[in-house]
Amino acid sequence: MSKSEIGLIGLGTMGRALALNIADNGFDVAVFNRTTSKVKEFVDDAGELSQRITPTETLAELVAAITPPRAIILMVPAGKPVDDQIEALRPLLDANDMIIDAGNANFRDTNRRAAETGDLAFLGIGVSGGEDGARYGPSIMGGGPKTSWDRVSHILKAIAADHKGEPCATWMGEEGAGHFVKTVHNGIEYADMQMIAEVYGIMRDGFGLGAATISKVFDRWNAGPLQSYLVEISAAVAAAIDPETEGPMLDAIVDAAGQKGTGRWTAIEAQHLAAPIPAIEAAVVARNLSSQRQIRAKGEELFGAAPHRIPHDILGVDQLEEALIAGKIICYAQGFEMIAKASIEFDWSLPLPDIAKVWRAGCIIRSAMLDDMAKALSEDPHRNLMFAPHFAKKLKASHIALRQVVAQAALHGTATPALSSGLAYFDAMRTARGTANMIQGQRDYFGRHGFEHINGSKDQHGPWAD
Ligand SMILES: NC(=O)C1=CN([C@@H]2O[C@H](COP(=O)(O)OP(=O)(O)OC[C@H]3O[C@@H](n4cnc5c(N)ncnc54)[C@H](OP(=O)(O)O)[C@@H]3O)[C@@H](O)[C@H]2O)C=CC1
Ligand SMILES: O=C(CO)[C@H](O)[C@H](O)COP(=O)(O)O
Repeated sequence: MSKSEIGLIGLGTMGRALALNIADNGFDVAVFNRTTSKVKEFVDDAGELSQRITPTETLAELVAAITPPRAIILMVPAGKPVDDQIEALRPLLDANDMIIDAGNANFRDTNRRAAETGDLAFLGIGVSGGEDGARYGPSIMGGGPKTSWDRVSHILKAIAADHKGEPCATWMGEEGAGHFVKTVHNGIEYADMQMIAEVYGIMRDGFGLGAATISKVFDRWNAGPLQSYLVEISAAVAAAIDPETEGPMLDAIVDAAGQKGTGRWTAIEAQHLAAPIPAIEAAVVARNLSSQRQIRAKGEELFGAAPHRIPHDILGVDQLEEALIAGKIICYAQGFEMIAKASIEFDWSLPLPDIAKVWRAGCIIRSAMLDDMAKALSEDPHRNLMFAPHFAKKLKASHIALRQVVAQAALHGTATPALSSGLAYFDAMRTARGTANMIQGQRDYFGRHGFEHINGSKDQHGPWAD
């Protein structure tokens, strides 16, 4: 029996779909799963593609089934499972064999693993697109030695999404660069999702619209400038009916958001980098807060429910659309600014225009706006996206609606943390003289930290020393 070109460990949601995608693109793949009974089930369900899939029951069998120098994809949860798998594989592999961690990983773990793998090659690749993306074409953000990427890029490009003939699989840089970019992708994903949830909240509580009507609004928006996977699926989620209650599925889902860590990693890393990404951070905080259900219920009892309902003549659905356009530009601008900072800090030369391009298809944050973002970043990768003429024009038109939405939500007691933070970021970024002079004055007053005088002299002190 001929050997497989690649191996894959972890036949969960993503691993199964990725293995089928690999086989579907004409590559033979050997697979292994910790719960070995799932391997047989998987191959039994693979239909014609099973001819290209070699099931294995031990890691030694898996390794023996792959043509050397081997490449093995790990699709297991982040953290210890990845370290454990590498540890278990290492004695079975030969020098120059390659391990590819294709799950979400903290890029600092990827840096460490790359340094620890010795004579094995190690790639950390971010894969986005959920189950469908993994099956029919994800967006792939690669990191690690370019020579290692080049060894497997023909497979990764073949299985990736395609945007007008360009595969969405790009090498981002050395070490954990691919996982870093995927992490920021997820940070943007959190903010984008949170902003959609916030306008959903205004439609539901502020306007009193039902899920079916809200679904139609999202559908309409998806045909315009907001066209994106997340708006599209929000329409589908709002349209679905719960078989048990026979009411909208959305109304039967508990309002506590899960999270597996990538948003938190983005927020933590942004603080290390001093990268201002308040809308993304607000989205992470909103998920944390959403899980405090009992405390929120007590709060409502104590303070009373907010009035929520916003009269139609004050705010309408069209302003929500405009506000979401502004919010989306702002949260992407924050994500790209963070990536630009990391590129300098970690000496990675991250290809910002190519990052926008690799997100145009296959991934969760794919959206019509990304083509223009790629163009704007190609013109000047160092300029904040909000300042690119195309987006500056859009923001000049849409920030008024964002302001009205945030103001009316605040007046009627509906929390809009990501939209509000996005607006505050926009306002701060268009204010030549801010208020940090007061902070500097305070710091100098209590700690003689010094400040810069407007006349240009540095390390000055105020007349308060005595
Ligand atoms: N779901 C998604 O939309 C996306 C997920 N990802 C990332 O892909 C990776 C896999 O996610 P997903 O497929 O959703 O996860 P699942 O929970 O569906 O599958 C996890 C897989 O990992 C295996 N596994 C779990 N723990 C261990 C362990 N300690 N040692 C060895 N194998 C283990 C499981 O084996 P067993 O059957 O024995 O339990 C299973 O095959 C994660 O890093 C995730 O963050 C990335 C993009 C999108
Ligand atoms: O990477 C993904 C999408 O791009 C995964 O679906 C990830 O699990 C999403 O993050 P979280 O579970 O924290 O919402």
